[in-house]
Amino acid sequence: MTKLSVNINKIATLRNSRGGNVPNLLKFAEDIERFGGQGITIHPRPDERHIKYQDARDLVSVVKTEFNIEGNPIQSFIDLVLETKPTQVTLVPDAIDALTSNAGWDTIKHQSFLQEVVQEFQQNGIRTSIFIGTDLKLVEAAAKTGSDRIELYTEDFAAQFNIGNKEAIKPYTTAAVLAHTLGLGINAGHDLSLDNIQFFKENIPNLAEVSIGHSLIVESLYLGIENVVNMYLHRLQ
Ligand SMILES: CC(=O)[C@@H](O)[C@H](O)COP(=O)(O)O
Ligand SMILES: NCC(=O)COP(=O)(O)O
Repeated sequence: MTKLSVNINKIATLRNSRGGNVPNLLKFAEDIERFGGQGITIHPRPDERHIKYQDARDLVSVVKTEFNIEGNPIQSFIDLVLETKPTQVTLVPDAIDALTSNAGWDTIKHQSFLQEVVQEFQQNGIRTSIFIGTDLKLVEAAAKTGSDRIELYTEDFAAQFNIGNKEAIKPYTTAAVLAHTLGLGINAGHDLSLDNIQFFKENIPNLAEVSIGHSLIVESLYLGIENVVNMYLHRLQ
């Protein structure tokens, strides 16, 4: 079964735009789970442009499904994750000022660092996932870090699918087959949407989780959040 983890960064963006607590992030997370969402994902960036570190502390007692915290493992992020102990941590090599996540890890170059970070989180009972592309040598190196899972960075797939190039799925399928062979769990995310999710799911064996935020929230502006969550769940069956 592929779990749907809803990334609520953009709800925090809307909340922060007026400086108050509307929309209420905690209530939104509870409602997502009530509608059938199987996980909540947040990505607290160092500038706290949307998700604040305090949101992570508040959400950990609210989220009853799976709680996934994504981010670049700078010390403040590591400390936050060890403090809150989510279900899963996803390591993302974002530059501090990145507009959004725009690259996966070079798991060869950063092998020893990733091994240390992965081990520290696992010793605290936190499942680990490493955000990477489809380069097979980097998938192999991701397995050598000892990480539980990888998260396939799907922006390239989404962009190519959008212009009708379905061949773009092939590197993701190949990477997923290798990852499974190496004992890695397989997550995926970035720019997945109602348009591309079913085709992606059909072509990625052993897909454990997709984390979706931006498109899902935009689609919900037109179709309603409860309806959209269930549309994703139906397409992920
Ligand atoms: C790693 C990933 O693809 C998502 O966490 C994405 O970075 C969302 O971050 P923003 O909502 O800040 O774009
Ligand atoms: N890991 C991907 C994620 O959490 C959401 O990415 P996006 O759907 O906002 O592009």
